Amino acid sequence: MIDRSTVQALESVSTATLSAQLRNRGIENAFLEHLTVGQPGKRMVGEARTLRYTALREDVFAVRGGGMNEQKRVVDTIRPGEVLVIEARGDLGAGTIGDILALRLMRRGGVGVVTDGGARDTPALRELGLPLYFGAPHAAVLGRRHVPMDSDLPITCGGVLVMPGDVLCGDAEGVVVLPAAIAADVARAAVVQEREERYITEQVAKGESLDGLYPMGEAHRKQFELWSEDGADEVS
Ligand SMILES: O=C([O-])CC(=O)C(=O)O
Ligand SMILES: [Mg+2]
Repeated sequence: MIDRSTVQALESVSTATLSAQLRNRGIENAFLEHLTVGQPGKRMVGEARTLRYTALREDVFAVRGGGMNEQKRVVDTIRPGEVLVIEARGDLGAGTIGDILALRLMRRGGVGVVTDGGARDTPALRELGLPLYFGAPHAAVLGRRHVPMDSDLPITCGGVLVMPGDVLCGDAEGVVVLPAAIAADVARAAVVQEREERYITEQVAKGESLDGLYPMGEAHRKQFELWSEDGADEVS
């Protein structure tokens, strides 16, 4: 479980900052690609609960597709603080979740849905207010393209490896995946980076040159430290 202060810190920083912090630690492939942001006004921080859809094969779908299938089993057992992440191979030719399952997930304390496939019922889904990241709207049910195959395994979503329990962070730009083991450290460093960037932005707004400012040279570093001590960076 991620602690409350880490969640709060992660909610306060952007995915761009987190992406830079991961790059500092050698992780380049952490931002999920080609996703639409369903709730640009919402932040998302939660633990990955993974679900994998394979390509459709009618004989397998006949066995695994209907009734209380893997999709519904996972949604029905979501735990508080979890984000449902669906691998749909980037196939946009069918929905992979709709508003009723998303509502069930919310009632169980789930904090978001991420899928690199289609989403259906998107007008109603958006009304729920649940953080949602998806490939594209598609009205058809999943059985048009997928078999809901298995869950709680490493998956690929948006071209990124997502391990069960990874920390998923979403903002109006998209979603970044953090390994749980470094989430607290990344969160702390991201808060520091954003304080520096607030100082830099303030200087740029005043007309300062980028030279020696971004990245910060020694002179600006000293000025930044005074600025920090003054509490000029306090976020209201
Ligand atoms: O078909 C689905 O994936 C589920 C659906 O419509 C809903 O949850 O409302
Ligand atoms: Mg529906």
